[in-house]
Amino acid sequence: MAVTKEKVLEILRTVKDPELNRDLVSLGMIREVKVEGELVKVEVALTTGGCPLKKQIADEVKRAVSTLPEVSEVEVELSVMTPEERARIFGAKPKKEHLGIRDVRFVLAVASGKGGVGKSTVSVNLAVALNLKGFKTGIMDADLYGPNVPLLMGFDEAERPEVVAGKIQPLVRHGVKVMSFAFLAPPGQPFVWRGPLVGKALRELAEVVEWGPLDFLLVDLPPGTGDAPLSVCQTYQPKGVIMVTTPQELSVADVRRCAKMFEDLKVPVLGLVENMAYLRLEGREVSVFGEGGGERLSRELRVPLLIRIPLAPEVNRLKEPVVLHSETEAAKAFLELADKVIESVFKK
Ligand SMILES: Nc1ncnc2c1ncn2[C@@H]1O[C@H](COP(=O)(O)OP(=O)(O)OP(=O)(O)O)[C@@H](O)[C@H]1O
Repeated sequence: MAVTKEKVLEILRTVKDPELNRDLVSLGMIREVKVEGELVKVEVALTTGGCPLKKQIADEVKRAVSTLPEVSEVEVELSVMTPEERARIFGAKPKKEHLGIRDVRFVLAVASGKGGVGKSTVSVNLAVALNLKGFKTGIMDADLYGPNVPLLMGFDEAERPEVVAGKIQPLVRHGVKVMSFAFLAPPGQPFVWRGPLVGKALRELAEVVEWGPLDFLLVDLPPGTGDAPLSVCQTYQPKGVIMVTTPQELSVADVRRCAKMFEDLKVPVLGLVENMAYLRLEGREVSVFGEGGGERLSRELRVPLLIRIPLAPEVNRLKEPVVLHSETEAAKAFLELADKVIESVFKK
């Protein structure tokens, strides 16, 4: 006798999404189960096309269904949830007027496929550059797992924002308003976030931080394609995203995956920033991490390569954003990046 759909669903209730820590059936991720004799076909809808855990989820589904004695073969098809399906898990999109960003003209996200490529460095220097060009700018450090923005902006570890009438007032440095998860944690002790709490924390913070009128709010996203960047995008609904990469092939592959996630979320990629693109030695550009990754990716994704930022010791050494030192090559590059971002936002 063939297995029943109900039995398949029952066994799938034992398979959990590793990040959300809930079973696939109650999450609504099992879109379809088809039984054809001893063959069972399962369609699993992922929260995002770029889900880094998709192989693990597919393998788990296969393994669980194969344990049923009536089943000899299992086929798993992966698809992607619609925005409505995702909203059922993560909650409906909040309305902008209920959030502290109601008076922000343009929210832009800064993203990277993986950690350590200089995403936060690009965020802070771009934010300061936009301010230097006369635009009121803020930066939301939404990288819950490695909130580095306060350090890069030169804040002391113990500095904390004020709360006025129940609303958090972002701190100001170099003319830029700054809020970070690091301001909420006890000094030196990062929070440990578990999947389901991430979306909730991000949403609550977006409600209680009062940004006031701003031209630009840059949101420094957590790296990668997990549920955290997804939740941030749903909460802040950015007008566009700037993607940071380094020239290595690996990092380029990660960006490709990440770009796919933004495509699914309907957030346009404004362009790429190739960071650590070259080292200037005796007037020559020396490629340290390979060559042309940014250009290749720009052609492939059909998005502009906005700027190439040099690998420069002063980016790391200074206790404040390098863009404040206008004589440096890196500062000139960040100022040019600001021009490109302004142009691309006002053109749209
Ligand atoms: N162009 C550059 N030249 C020299 N050092 C750089 C450059 N860009 C970034 N760095 C250094 O690389 C390190 C990582 O940068 P950053 O924290 O901005 O990366 P990230 O992608 O935001 O990392 P994470 O995802 O872990 O938060 C920092 O020490 C930073 O100073």
